[in-house]
Amino acid sequence: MKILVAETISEKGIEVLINAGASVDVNTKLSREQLLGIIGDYDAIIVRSVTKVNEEFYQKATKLKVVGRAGNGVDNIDMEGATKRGIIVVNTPESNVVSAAEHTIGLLLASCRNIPQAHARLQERVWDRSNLKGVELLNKTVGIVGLGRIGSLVATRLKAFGMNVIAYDPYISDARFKKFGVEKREKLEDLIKESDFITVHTPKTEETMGMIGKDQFKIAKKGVRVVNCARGGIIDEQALVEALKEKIVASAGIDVLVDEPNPTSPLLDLSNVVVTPHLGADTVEAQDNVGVTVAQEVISALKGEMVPNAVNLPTIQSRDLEVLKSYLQLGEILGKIYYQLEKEAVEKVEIMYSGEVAGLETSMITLAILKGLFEPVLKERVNYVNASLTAQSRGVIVTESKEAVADNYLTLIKVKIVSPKGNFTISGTVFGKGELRIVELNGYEFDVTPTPYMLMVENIDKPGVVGQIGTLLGVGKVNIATMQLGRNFADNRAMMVLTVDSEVSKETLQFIGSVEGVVKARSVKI
Ligand SMILES: NC(=O)c1ccc[n+]([C@@H]2O[C@H](COP(=O)([O-])OP(=O)(O)OC[C@H]3O[C@@H](n4cnc5c(N)ncnc54)[C@H](O)[C@@H]3O)[C@@H](O)[C@H]2O)c1
Ligand SMILES: O=C(O)CC[C@@H](O)C(=O)O
Repeated sequence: MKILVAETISEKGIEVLINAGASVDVNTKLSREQLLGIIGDYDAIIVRSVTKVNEEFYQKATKLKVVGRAGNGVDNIDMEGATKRGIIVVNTPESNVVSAAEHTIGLLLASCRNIPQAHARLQERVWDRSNLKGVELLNKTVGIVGLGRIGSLVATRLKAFGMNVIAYDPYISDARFKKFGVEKREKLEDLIKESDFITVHTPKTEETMGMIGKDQFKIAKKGVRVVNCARGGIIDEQALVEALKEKIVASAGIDVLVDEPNPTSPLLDLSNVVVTPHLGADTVEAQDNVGVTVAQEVISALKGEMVPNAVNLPTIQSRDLEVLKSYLQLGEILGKIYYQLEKEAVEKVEIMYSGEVAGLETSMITLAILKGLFEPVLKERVNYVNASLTAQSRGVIVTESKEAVADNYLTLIKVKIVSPKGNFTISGTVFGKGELRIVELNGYEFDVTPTPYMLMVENIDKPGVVGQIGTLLGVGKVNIATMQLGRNFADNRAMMVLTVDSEVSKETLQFIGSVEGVVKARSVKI
């Protein structure tokens, strides 16, 4: 595991990587050319908000499996490019929210009380209190745009200052507004008109970029004060400069700029602006949290384990992860068997979840089944991230259905694979604490614990076949661990599933295939 740490993360985070046995290069001073020159050697990269992980980058990053974003916003990462290459992107959305919320309050107070300006004056040995008069927060109205993780923390803190808190966020429930005691505004326009202070906490999207601009400043209260500790440009920089010059906006606290990290913004020339160089997450606590979390996630992702904060995978609540683990293993195994038994192209995959599993977040299990299905033919080019895209690009239709109760089992996954030749079915269940079983294969019933090496033989149901297969495996020096027979009396066919201690060689398989009565013999690797 070779990991490049391209932007500063905490020592604790680096320790996690090293203790996991990774070979770690910390190089935070690379030029773009240098980065592109060496990235081809690495399995994973850890970045913050400066490194642009884009098409140009991916083309050079031929070995890359994981991008770790030490922080929250992933606007510097081309997600589509990562997904189509099967690169997993992980971030740490919870780790720095308190620091970002506290920095917001800091910027708000610093800008409305002119603290940095006063500090600078006094450091020049000038005791002059003129033009430094600020305003109080008590009884003022603050408008929060985006009542997510950070917006809601800011709301709670500003309520403690005795502010009247209103918010605009069309994408969250009324219950969330109630929970934080915040008054909802249906229209951004209304929030703008009523606010003495405005602070933005949305992600950077096409919709949010410039959402507060010229038109909004036209209807804002004269002397409104603004804060942007989210992403540069959500409050349009040029419009803000004009509004600050015209004193429509009395002050601005800004942590984020459009052209980061270049100090080119026209906001930097104005005396009624307080700026910091994207310091929202720069606290000891946030950086320890972020560093350790991103390091653990990158290691888990490289090991092929589930990561709760994988940005380009379905979200899993961490409490569900333990239960899901067994189903993910089972799903992958069920998927893996088809192409090892059949050579027919898949047209459709129908997945039926019944019983306990139907109540879980099954989208991840579906990905596991697809990953398993394509792995024997695509090898490591398919993973959880691109499994769904792989199915789509191969024209495979995937459907999921759920039933609350499973026949004969507490929980059951049935996979039906439709090919031009017909249908193939396989079912599995999980017993107790993660014991996996294959319980059905093409209509034959079993109770097989899957093992790394298996042999599946379909034969005419007549005396002598089983004995001959046992003998041939013995000759081939393959030890049989378990053997089960499923029978289909109507067709006079039987299916044998053997778990064996080592791989069955091609030669032994050929001998078994030529035994009279054997229809098909296949070695299966899990
Ligand atoms: N300055 C820093 O160092 C720093 C640190 C952490 C996060 N951030 C940034 O802060 C921002 C908020 O982070 P978060 O963790 O609270 O995100 P979040 O996803 O928890 O919340 C964002 C909220 O914005 C809302 N939203 C989306 N589009 C909207 C729109 N058009 N109008 C109104 N609301 C909209 C969403 O519904 C959501 O509730 C992000 O941009 C993040 O990158 C900055
Ligand atoms: O510290 C950083 O580089 C960015 C922090 C913050 O903007 C985030 O998105 O998590």
